Amino acid sequence: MSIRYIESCRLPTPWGTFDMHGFEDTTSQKEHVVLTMGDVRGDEPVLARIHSECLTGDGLFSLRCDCGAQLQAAMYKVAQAGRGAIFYLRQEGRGIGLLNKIRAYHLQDCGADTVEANEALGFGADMRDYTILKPMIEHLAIEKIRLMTNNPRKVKALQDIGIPVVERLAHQTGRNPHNAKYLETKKGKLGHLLEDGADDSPQ
Ligand SMILES: Nc1nc2c(ncn2[C@@H]2O[C@H](COP(=O)(O)OP(=O)(O)OP(=O)(O)O)[C@@H](O)[C@H]2O)c(=O)[nH]1
Ligand SMILES: [Zn+2]
Repeated sequence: MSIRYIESCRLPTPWGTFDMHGFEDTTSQKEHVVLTMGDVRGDEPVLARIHSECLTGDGLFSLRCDCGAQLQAAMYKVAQAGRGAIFYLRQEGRGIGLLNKIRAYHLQDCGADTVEANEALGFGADMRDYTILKPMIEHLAIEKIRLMTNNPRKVKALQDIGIPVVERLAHQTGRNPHNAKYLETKKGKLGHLLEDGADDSPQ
């Protein structure tokens, strides 16, 4: 893995104008972006979201998952705080890629849960590699993070690469009848900290 910073630009959104920083993973050829708002450098912990790409949820309004709602909520919360960072990692389908995610969704249409579907295709339940974050975080001079997530693996992964997570902030939103089983499986098999009926959406 080798991450190279490319360029930054302004990104106006419905929640405010972010700075968008582009990085290239020269090993995998994946292109990652980080949206920041305010001055994220230094000792003061930065409100952050590590978001894995979900074309279906983020871009195509799919209700099979909670990704789109979580992304919007994170952008809103960062804008409200006036300072923060959203890491948009190109780890589609928890790292198996879009076409394999479609294969997994097909198996789920036939009754499998999200973990069983990955395993039936020969993948682990979660194939993501968070070590790519370290050079990006260092480039942005972020020293400490307050992480919006329900996924304890993300907290551990950051701590394992030497990034202090001083606080985990629950980030539950976007529950609907189509993603109820998906969220139950996350809780039951992947260890997500999900509370029944909770909604941390700010909108
Ligand atoms: N393989 C697979 N990937 C899925 C499925 N549903 C969503 N995804 C992917 O799961 C990832 C969702 O990641 P995140 O939004 O970071 O969520 P998370 O790891 O569950 O943790 P949170 O921070 O609590 O949201 C994205 O890469 C989606 O494309 C599925 O059924 N199968
Ligand atoms: Zn999704």
